Amino acid sequence: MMLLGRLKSQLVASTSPWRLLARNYKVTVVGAGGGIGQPLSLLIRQNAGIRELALHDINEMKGIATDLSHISKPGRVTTFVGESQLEAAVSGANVVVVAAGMPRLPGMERDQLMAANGGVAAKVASAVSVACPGTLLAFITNPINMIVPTAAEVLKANGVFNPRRLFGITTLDVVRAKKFIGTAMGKDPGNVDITVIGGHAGITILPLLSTCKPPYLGEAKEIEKLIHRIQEAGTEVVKAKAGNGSATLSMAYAGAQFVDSLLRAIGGQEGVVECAFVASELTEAPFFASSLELGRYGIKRYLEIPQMNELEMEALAKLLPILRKNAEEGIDFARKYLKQLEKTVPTALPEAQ
Ligand SMILES: NC(=O)C1=CN([C@@H]2O[C@H](COP(=O)(O)OP(=O)(O)OC[C@H]3O[C@@H](n4cnc5c(N)ncnc54)[C@H](O)[C@@H]3O)[C@@H](O)[C@H]2O)C=CC1
Ligand SMILES: O=C([O-])CC(=O)C(=O)O
Repeated sequence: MMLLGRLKSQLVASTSPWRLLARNYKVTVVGAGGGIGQPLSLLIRQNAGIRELALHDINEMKGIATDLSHISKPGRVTTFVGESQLEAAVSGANVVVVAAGMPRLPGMERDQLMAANGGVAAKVASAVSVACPGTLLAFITNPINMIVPTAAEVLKANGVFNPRRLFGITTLDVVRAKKFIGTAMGKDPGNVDITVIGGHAGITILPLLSTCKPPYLGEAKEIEKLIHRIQEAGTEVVKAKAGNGSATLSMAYAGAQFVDSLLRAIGGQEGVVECAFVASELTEAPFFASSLELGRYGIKRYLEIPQMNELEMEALAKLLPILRKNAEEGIDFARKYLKQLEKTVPTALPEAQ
């Protein structure tokens, strides 16, 4: 009887539409040789539906690719090195996830990474525009609040921007919120349901504790402490690593969860919901993190912001001007980048001698 039951459930699982569709994806990781890139690629490799895991970095990736290719999972691992191979790396990808760029050092704010990382975002967006404009493009690279507007502007300039296909990954804020709140309640963090809205830096990270399920019943002081810890958790890791970068392993865990959700949704699974930082009309900020239902073609539905308490409404009012300014800075960066590109690319071929 038990054997029959197991066979039956295996048959149902193997013939469900999601299982039939979810078998043939290409996922590209840009920055795959880095602190996040390596464990993220390892976790993504666990997904049996991937036909090709493409690893891109400015550094040689052969050793990492050979290592990952020995894992007993279907699909192949390919490598691409340098800017000249970026288009080939993303070509045909269903999902491109970007973990390329500098991490913070102690004492730095995320915004200070824009000078180093803005160009990386612009280059990836340019390559995607040419080689795979229909892909789902998800950035881990900081500062998320500016990087996503930069990428959006480059995609727009190339005439291929689709707001439903561009994401800044804020899953780590949700992962941390679940862990810290779960611990405070003495519950399994996996069973805590919490929405985190806003952006991905300091007070722009707004965990809506009043909407937490199961309800968090701590006192106001405890709530304040928890919110502060979630907002400053990145800095907590930067300090603990003392000059050796920022969160890598927890980010890889969060990034792999987000990529898995994207793949499940494009494979036809219904009801896949993640928080992410996207172009949005929910508030006055043009880019905003909120809960999104994912579907076959990216964002299927923008979930309403849940009913907030007074404290959360005040916090939202404070963070919106910051997000608006960050968006302007990101867009401005992209415009300057594109202008510079115009100057360096000859508009007409030199006349034949
Ligand atoms: N969204 C989030 O929640 C989080 C974001 N981050 C951000 O993720 C980024 C990466 O962090 P780590 O992996 O710790 O840094 P890392 O320095 O260890 O790795 C970065 C990798 O990117 C590569 N790279 C640099 N420029 C590139 C380019 N133009 N094309 C391809 N590859 C390039 C480097 O060679 C390196 O392998 C940082 O900007 C960091 O702030 C980190 C944690 C959480
Ligand atoms: O704090 C940082 O620089 C990295 C990051 O975004 C995070 O850990 O949330």
